[in-house]
Amino acid sequence: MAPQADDILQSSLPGLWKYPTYKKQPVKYAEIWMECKKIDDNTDGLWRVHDGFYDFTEWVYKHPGGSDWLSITKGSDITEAFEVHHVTKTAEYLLKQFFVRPATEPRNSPYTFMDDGFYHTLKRKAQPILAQLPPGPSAQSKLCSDLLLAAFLLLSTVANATYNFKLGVLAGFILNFLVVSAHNFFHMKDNFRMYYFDLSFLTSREWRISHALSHHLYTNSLLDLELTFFEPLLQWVPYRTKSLCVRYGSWLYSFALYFIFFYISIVSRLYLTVQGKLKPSLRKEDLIPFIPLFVMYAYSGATFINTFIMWCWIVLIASFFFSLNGFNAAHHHPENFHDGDAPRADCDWGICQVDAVKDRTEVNNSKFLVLVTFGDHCLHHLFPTIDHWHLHHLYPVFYETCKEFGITYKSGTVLDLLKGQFLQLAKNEPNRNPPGK
Ligand code: HEM
Repeated sequence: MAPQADDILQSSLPGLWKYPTYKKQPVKYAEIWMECKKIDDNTDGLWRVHDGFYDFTEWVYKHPGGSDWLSITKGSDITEAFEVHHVTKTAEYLLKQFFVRPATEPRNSPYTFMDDGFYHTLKRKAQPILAQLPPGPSAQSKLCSDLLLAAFLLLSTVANATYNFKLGVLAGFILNFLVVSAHNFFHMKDNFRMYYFDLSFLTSREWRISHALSHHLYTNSLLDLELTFFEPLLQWVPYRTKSLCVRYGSWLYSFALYFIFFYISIVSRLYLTVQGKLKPSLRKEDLIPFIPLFVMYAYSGATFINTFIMWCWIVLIASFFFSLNGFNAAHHHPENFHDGDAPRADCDWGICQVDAVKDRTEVNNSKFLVLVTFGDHCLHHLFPTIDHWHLHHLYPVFYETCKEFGITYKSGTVLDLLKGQFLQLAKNEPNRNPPGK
């Protein structure tokens, strides 16, 4: 059924029956999203998977994917995270030994994972293909990321030594590629390349929450922090209450936001640290963004003030390209499902991912571009722990499964996605027909 005018307070996805508590917070950030999800999930300090409560307290540090995933999510429903981060059955076999008791309340989630549903069928078909591939990050992705790091440090130092702002633009552009490629690594088990991401002022730890656990698992629903983080300035949800200024003014001020996105991250982290809202308040990784500043100053012979200005310039440029690419990569297009739109009857998690993505054809033709521009985005959502360099192997079984379930996989040009993102910002009328109808 098409959503009504009070949709601002209610998800159009029937399974998301509690209005997310984080949406009522004055300042939205990764940690508060997680804390509020724990309140909504009501798991009594345990972990919930499907309809059971589990206790992994003694096992957190033995988790093969690293301890962060389980320590961050303690006290919440991890069904989506559990289903999506493990392609083989090993995790499922292990689960039984941690069982505590059955849950009594239904899950506060829109999604299902039926054994004969789209996602489990696709995973079964993907298993033999993935078993043939080397596990973990590919040698090619590792090499590309390392070379990008070297190129970025070299270019920014030369830009500083010559005080050449055009070279600074190039260094910023490379930093943007480096940061996107690092995103490949923070979806996997702990590894040092995930910290390349932190060179941007964004942090891999925060993004494991806001991106891997929120955006990836609840894409374009009210539980997707990336969908609502910029509200009220950027509103991709088709609220009927959107003002004209937000609908069309955002076409202009979006670009200003792209430039300052990285700065917003560091300023908000500083603010939250001063307010005592981040625990622990400071980490070793917080020093990572300052490494380029140090290298540029130590090796260019420039004054500290000039180095600082050049560093800020490079970060500004990187922020612009990263945001331009990220916000226009795949999710925001009137053809994609956004919370508020009429939902499908079959809320299989995998189908809902396909509904919330439109891929860009140009970037999907190059493995390097896939790595540095969020390419093969639909497959990346369906298999986030699989290295970007390997994703293309899964297209044959993906197409086959889409055909079997009558699901349309959408793709368009880079320009189509760019236009679509701005049209979605202006959209204040939810789609009345469910996806595929
Ligand atoms: C918040 C929930 C969880 C998340 C986000 C998560 C994430 C991950 C990640 C990222 C990996 C590494 C995958 C790779 O790099 O290829 C991994 C591996 C693994 N995890 Fe988890 N995990 C979660 C919960 C669990 C639980 C509850 C169990 C078992 C009871 C488990 C068992 C395993 C096993 C056995 C592996 C090795 C790879 C495999 O056999 O699939 N995980 N996990």
